[in-house]
Amino acid sequence: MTTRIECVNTHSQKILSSDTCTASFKVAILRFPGTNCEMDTFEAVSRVSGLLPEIVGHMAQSLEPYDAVIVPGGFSYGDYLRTGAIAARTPVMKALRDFALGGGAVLGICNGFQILAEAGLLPGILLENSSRKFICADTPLIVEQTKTPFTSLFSPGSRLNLPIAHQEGRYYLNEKDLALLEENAQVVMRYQKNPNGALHDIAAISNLEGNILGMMPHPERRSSDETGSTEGLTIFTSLLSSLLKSSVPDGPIKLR
Ligand SMILES: NC(=O)CC[C@H](N)C(=O)O
Repeated sequence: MTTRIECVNTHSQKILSSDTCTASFKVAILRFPGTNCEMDTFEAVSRVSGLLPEIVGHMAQSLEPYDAVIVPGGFSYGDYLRTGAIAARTPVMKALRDFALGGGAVLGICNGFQILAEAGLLPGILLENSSRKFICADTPLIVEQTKTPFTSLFSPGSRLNLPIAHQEGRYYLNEKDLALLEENAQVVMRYQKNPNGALHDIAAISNLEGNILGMMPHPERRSSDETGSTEGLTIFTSLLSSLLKSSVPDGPIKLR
């Protein structure tokens, strides 16, 4: 069965003609013990018709049925040991590795970013904020890279405000690899005003291929008018647009 998709961006402009939108894509939202942003993420994804969110537990053995995977925020395993470290060693992460290395679109939000870094799917690590305090605040950002499936509908250099809510968000990478990260244009978003001491004001990065994105700010918390703005929704409409483009034979984007 095909689903007719109304595909709009945050300014209610049509992204793609609905005539070409004849697919629907399954998005896995991973849940670990201690995850707490999965339902907000589910709600945000379900606002984009054409994306079908599903919660997937940490014991899942395969992510084959899905077109994209989101690792949401929270306090997986109580942030014990190092935040994200225990979740990174659960069965579903083996499946996520296969999915990601096969070119699948993967987004880690906040604790999700910490988990992806701990799993070695993204370079670097998130350390405790320089203030040593939990920071919950709206944060102005600049989107630098639009090559990822989650930022494809932004214009490079566009500005947006998204909330952060973390104790361990200070991005760190050794000097040599940080230079490479910059050279390879893997910095996807920077803070306009650094809230946590992250190196080079880094708020979001991708892997070299661009299919895996980790971001500390929470787009799902700005995805409906009730949450104050819909600025974050472009992350999810970008995903739909990229999946549609990748489903066209010989199209411009190749996901898996
Ligand atoms: N919002 C979240 O995902 C919390 C992130 C994390 N566990 C921290 O406090 O650093």
